[in-house]
Amino acid sequence: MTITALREKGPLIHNLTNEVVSNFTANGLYAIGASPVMSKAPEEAADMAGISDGVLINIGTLTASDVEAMHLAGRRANENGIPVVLDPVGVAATAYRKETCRDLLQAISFTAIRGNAGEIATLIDRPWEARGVDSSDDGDVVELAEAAAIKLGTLIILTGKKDVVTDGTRTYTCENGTPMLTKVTGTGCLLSSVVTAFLTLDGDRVDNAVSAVSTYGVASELAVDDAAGPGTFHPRFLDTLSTVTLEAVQQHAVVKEVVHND
Ligand SMILES: Nc1ncnc2c1ncn2[C@@H]1O[C@H](COP(=O)(O)OP(=O)(O)O)[C@@H](O)[C@H]1O
Ligand SMILES: Cc1ncsc1CCOP(=O)(O)O
Ligand SMILES: [Mg+2]
Repeated sequence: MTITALREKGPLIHNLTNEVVSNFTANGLYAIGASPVMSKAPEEAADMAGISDGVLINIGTLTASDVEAMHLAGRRANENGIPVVLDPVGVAATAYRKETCRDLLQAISFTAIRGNAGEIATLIDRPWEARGVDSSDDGDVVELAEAAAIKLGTLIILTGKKDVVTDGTRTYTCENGTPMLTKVTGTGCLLSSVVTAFLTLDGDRVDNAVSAVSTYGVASELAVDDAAGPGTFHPRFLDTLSTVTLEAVQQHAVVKEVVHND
């Protein structure tokens, strides 16, 4: 399904996200046509997930209380059959992040995981160059994403210069976007919430994730054209998320299916 269906549905996304990107994520979800609610209190996590169409779990600035809320919201999402997406921000950086992701992956059936290459590699114990919340783009990202999808049994959206969407069987690459996205904090985190919103739509989840990634990438290309730098790119990107059309996505999307000859 497409940006048009997303705007028609306007799904409510419960975000258990980090303090750096919370406001940007809420505004970005509004811009693209979804509704955000940000909440990390364990006392209401299950109830909030229960009234939502999708749940996003982002480990960017973790506390023990957040982790408790993430388990409660994720379990309720599974019980209610709504999508739940993990963004393993900076998981390579500390043992606490690794243990938290391991526990979340054991307890919750994630619909998808969206992360950069370093984060996806860490989840399957592969070495990859990463620093804090950032990752190198060097290496075979298609092979990495497919290995992660198979090992973790979920949809993987691996992003960077080239984005990869795979369920381990069907794989697509998307080469839209702009390096300016790496100069503004929270663009990966917002994409994870946007992916969650697209996964609430009817239809195939691989196709829906490809729509999310390509719509986001095309919107960023339209925004960067008249941006002087990261400061002006930021509001322009929110604007183009709200104005990008299905026609523009279809015209500019650089999406390819990966065909294996083995
Ligand atoms: N070098 C690049 N060129 C174009 N787009 C990029 C580049 N690096 C990242 N992106 C885009 O930035 C967005 C966030 O991805 P990424 O930077 O991998 O996430 P994170 O911020 O979690 O590390 C995605 O839409 C991705 O396609
Ligand atoms: C800088 C930073 N530190 C902890 S969370 C965070 C935001 C990361 O955002 P993104 O993964 O979208 O770059
Ligand atoms: Mg990130």
